[in-house]
Amino acid sequence: MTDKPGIVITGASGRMGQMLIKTVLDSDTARLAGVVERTGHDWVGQDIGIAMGGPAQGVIVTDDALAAFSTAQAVIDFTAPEATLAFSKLAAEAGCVHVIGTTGMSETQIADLDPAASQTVIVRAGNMSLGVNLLVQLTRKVAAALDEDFDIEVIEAHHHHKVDAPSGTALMLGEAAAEGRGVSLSEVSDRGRDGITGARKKGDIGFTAIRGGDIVGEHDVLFAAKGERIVLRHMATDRAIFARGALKAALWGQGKPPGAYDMIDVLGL
Ligand SMILES: NC(=O)c1ccc[n+]([C@@H]2O[C@H](COP(=O)([O-])OP(=O)(O)OC[C@H]3O[C@@H](n4cnc5c(N)ncnc54)[C@H](O)[C@@H]3O)[C@@H](O)[C@H]2O)c1
Ligand SMILES: O=C(O)C1=N[C@H](C(=O)O)CCC1
Repeated sequence: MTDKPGIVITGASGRMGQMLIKTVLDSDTARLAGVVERTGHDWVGQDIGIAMGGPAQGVIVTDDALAAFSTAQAVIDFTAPEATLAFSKLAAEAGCVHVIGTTGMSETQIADLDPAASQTVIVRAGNMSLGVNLLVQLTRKVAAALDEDFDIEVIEAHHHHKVDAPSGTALMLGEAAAEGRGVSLSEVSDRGRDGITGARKKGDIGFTAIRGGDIVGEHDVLFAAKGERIVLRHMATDRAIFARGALKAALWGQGKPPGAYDMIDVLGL
């Protein structure tokens, strides 16, 4: 028996799922309590170590999320919006901290997490890395210091498998820029330029999404004015940064009052 918090990883076979499993297995402060995949996936029923091409770990991939969550203290979930919503109810029922890295959730889906957040700790962020969360704070400060003579554009690049755009990180950066300016992002967001769009509207915050190859994640926040430009940039080269942040959040959430938190809370930025 051990008193290290038990962590369940959902989406076990995914790019982030596998990185999270490695991170927890390598950790001195947490133990892998379970791994979940969707029903019908050929990893279900296999030992996770073998499924990942290494030695057995004594943890069998299951599609029974509630049974897995009931043995654990935290769930780390980088899957898909509908799955994350279902997991939020089960994590609350099992009394687990729910760390959500899933992006592409609609405003309605985010609001639908509220009942679970009234019962347990939810830490949700479109990017769990220290660097990006620091960039969020810097973006807010720079936007607050500059006026609308500086056009703000968020440019992001990701691998060709990514299904959502703008990225969760780009939206975090856009929100921070809007907050710094004292405006609502939904009122100034310009997401889809194509054809005769007309000139750029002063005060808009623009988004551009690049998709290609195996790019892990790159984000620029551009402040462009007449005669000068400022670029704030984060470049991720290793998914381990997201997994380390998520594990930190799972441990940070132990014993905290129920509620909706983000990585700024976890990192104390
Ligand atoms: N917040 C962050 O720091 C951060 C970092 C990287 C990726 N992400 C986000 O994490 C999510 C996953 O990214 P990925 O690259 O690992 O994707 P992926 O497609 O490689 O993996 C998704 C996994 O979720 C599983 N899944 C889907 N529905 C499920 C269900 N109902 N039950 C159990 N498992 C289910 C899939 O089978 C798959 O294994 C995306 O939304 C991505 O944007 C967030
Ligand atoms: O690979 C992904 O997908 C990523 N998603 C997050 C986002 O949408 O910002 C974080 C970076 C990687």
